[in-house]
Amino acid sequence: MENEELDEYELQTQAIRKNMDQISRKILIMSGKGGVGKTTVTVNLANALVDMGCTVGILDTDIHGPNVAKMLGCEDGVLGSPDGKVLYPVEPREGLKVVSLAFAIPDPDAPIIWRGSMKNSAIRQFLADVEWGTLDYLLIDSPPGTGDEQLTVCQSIPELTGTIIVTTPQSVAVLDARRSVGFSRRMGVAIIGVIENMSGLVCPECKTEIPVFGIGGGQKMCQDMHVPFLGRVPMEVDLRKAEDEGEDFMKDGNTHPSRDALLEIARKINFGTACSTGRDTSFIGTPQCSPSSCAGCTSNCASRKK
Ligand SMILES: Nc1ncnc2c1ncn2[C@@H]1O[C@H](COP(=O)(O)OP(=O)(O)OP(=O)(O)O)[C@@H](O)[C@H]1O
Repeated sequence: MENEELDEYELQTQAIRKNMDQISRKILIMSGKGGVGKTTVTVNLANALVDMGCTVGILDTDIHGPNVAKMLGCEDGVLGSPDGKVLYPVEPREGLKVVSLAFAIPDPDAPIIWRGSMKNSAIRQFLADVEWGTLDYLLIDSPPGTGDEQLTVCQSIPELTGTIIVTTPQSVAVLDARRSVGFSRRMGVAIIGVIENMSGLVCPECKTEIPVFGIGGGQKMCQDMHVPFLGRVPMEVDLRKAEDEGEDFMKDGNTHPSRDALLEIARKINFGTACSTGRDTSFIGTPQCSPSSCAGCTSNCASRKK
C-alpha cells in the first residue's frame, strides 16, 4: 500500500473505532448455509429489542442479496448525506437505524457484481462514515459462509461482542454451521449462541408440528461443540407472510410460537442469561463459556466456580 493510501486506511480505522465506541453490543449474525434465516433473525430480534426499549442499528452486509430493507418494509428508504461525506441511516421506526446497499441501488433487478475488495471497502465505509450515534446494539446481517464479509466485520470492528449462528436442524445445514463455530473460534470472537430456525413447521390448520428439516440438530451440535444454545424457532406461514409484506411480526398481540421463541431469544441476549453452562451474569464480550475457555474467563460463571 502507498503511504497516502495507508494514511487513508488508518484514518478510516480510527473513524470506525470512534463510531463503534458509541455502540454497546456489536453482534454478527452468520450461518454456514444459505437461506436458513439470518435476515429473519436479524430483523425480528431488532424489532423485539426496540420493543424492550433498546436503540438498535442493523448493518446489512449481504451485498449480493440485501433483503433487510424489504423485510422491514423500508425498501424505498434513502441514505441521507447532506454534505456528501457522512451517511445517515434509514429509520423505519423510532429506535431503529438501518444501513444497506439496497438503499444505494434502488433498481431491485440490478445485480451487484462486486469482487471481495469492493465489498470490503463498502462494509468499512458503512462502519466509518455512517452517523450511527449512540446505540445499545448493532446487529450485522451477513451472507452465508465464512468469507470476505465476515472477515471484514471481524477484523474491522474492535471488540466485536460476538456471533449468533443460525442453522436449520438439517444435517447439511448443521455441518456448515459447525464451520461458523470454527470461524468464530479462529477469529477469537465470542459465540453468543446458536439459533435453530425452521425447527418444525407449525401447520396453520391443526397446529401440529411437522419436522420438515428435522428437529434438534442445532441443539445437539451445541452440546457436541460446547456452544450456548439460544433456542429453536419453528417455521410458520404467518412469519414468512409478514416478512414478504415488510410487517413487524414481533408487534404486541401477535401470538405465534415462532414470535414467542424469537422474543425469548431476544430476552436472553438482552438480559445476558443465555449460557449453556449456567453463567447467570452477562457473558457478552467475554470468551465463550465452554470447559476449555473457562480458565481464561473473568465472569461470575457457575461452571467456573466449581
Ligand atoms: N421460521 C420461519 N418460518 C417461516 N419462514 C421463514 C422462517 N425463517 C425464515 N423464513 C423464510 O425463509 C426465507 C429465507 O430466510 P432468510 O432470508 O431470513 O434467510 P437467510 O439465511 O438470511 O438467507 P441468505 O442466505 O439468502 O442471506 C425467507 O423467505 C424467510 O421469510
